[in-house]
Amino acid sequence: MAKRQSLIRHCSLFSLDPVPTIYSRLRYFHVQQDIHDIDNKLIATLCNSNRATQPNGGESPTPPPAAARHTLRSLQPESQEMITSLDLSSFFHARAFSGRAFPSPFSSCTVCCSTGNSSTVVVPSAVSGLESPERKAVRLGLPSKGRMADETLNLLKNCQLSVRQLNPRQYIADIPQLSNLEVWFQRPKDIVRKIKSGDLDLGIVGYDIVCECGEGSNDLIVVHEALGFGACRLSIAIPQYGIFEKIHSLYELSKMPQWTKERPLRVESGFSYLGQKFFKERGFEHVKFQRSEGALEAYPAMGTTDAILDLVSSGTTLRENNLKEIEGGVVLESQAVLVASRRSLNMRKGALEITHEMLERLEAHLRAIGVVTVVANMRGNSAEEVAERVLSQPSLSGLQGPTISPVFCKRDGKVVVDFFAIVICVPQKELYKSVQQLRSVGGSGVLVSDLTYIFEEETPRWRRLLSELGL
Ligand SMILES: Nc1ncnc2c1ncn2[C@@H]1O[C@H](COP(=O)(O)OP(=O)(O)OP(=O)(O)O)[C@@H](O)[C@H]1O
Ligand SMILES: O=P(O)(O)OC[C@H]1O[C@H](OP(=O)(O)OP(=O)(O)O)[C@H](O)[C@@H]1O
Repeated sequence: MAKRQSLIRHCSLFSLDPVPTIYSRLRYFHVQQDIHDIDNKLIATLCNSNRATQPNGGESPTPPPAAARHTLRSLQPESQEMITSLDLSSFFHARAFSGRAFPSPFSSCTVCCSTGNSSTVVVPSAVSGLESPERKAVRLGLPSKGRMADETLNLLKNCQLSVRQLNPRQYIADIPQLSNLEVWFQRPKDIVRKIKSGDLDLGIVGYDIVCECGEGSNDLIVVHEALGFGACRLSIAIPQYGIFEKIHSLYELSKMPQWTKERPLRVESGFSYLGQKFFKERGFEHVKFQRSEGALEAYPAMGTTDAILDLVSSGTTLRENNLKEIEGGVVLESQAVLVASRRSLNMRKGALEITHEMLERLEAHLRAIGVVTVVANMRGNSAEEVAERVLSQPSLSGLQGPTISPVFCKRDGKVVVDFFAIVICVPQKELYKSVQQLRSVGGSGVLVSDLTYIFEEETPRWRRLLSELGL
């Protein structure tokens, strides 16, 4: 028991959850970082369960993946059963006292334990040295909390890809529309790290995080670069006062005599990879990065830094803290993107198909935002003659051109065509202008409705993706 407590304490150092008590019936931890500093021997000792068996070993076989997942979902409160992994298809149990050393470091790991007499550590098969069946499900990482979380879920919902989360405290969910897809809620930085390490295949995060945590990795492919939310820029800011009062550009900042080898420009940032690269590429000589994660705007006034490199959207936080951006100081423009692992798209069954469907739906939805359908009637002798009139107006050409159909009515017992119905899509911003132009060429009875999707023949991004994958 003491040892198990100790494991839990150990794991909780890395877990997203608060430290659980030993009395909790079940807690699972998604270990966020490498756990190579956990005492391997301790873990091995804790795997003291006659139920935790190597898959190829003899006695008491580990429950198969499907059963294990089922067990997790339908866990009885009084259950003393050992609970296995969240997704066993790519993991194996390490057997107690198997004599096998746990290789280290390993990039990620899921730990499950219960209050029964057993605890189990599940390690990625790739590092356990045991044979593993391929992970079957494709995994999509979504922000677990923070400013991107709600908008990500809303966007997916608007694409008819609603995420179904059975329990808000669970980090796993699914999208019923996309079979064979698991959704994992993670912090944005971890999403990118896990795509790189192969624990996730796809993710929705800010482009800033892709660039910072991706560190130029060739495995990361931005599949959709403009999901339409989370817009911000990564920008250098300096005080408005003191020695910086007359400094308005990066060039001027670099030429300030104050910065020397002994006393470099100190830049506080959570984006040290991008920041250092940026300053280096611009030949900035004496600069030193100091790493901080939040409330950076306070640091210059505290005197602990000269400049900051942080995300800016409205600019209010900078202004309120007497800081200013400078010309040439924007390191990156960012918004939410769909990112994927090149390896997964090439190798993992279903990953490319799921990506295609997501991309189609995202593009169709995003294309339809701000566009409305306008339907009007117009008197005329033929569809061609009406088309001539409609196309004479610059705002009435629609996506490809107007759809014009005859409106049949009965006069003196005969079916005649005096009117034609015109259907065009116009940007919402240009709606009023379009209605005026329609009227000027004889349009009447104008109906306007919102558009949900615009599907084109083939999405340009899909073609680009295939070519990037060499397909
Ligand atoms: N003004 C802004 N400030 C910070 N992030 C912004 C801003 N506007 C948009 N974003 C986007 O939101 C993301 C940050 O979201 P959030 O603050 O939830 O991240 P986080 O990783 O949870 O932060 P942390 O872990 O540091 O608390 C950024 O990576 C960026 O893409
Ligand atoms: O230009 P603005 O609209 O003012 O936004 C910029 C601020 O927003 C972010 O902070 P956040 O609110 O995420 O808190 P944090 O400092 O803890 O990251 C960012 O780090 C800036 O401080």
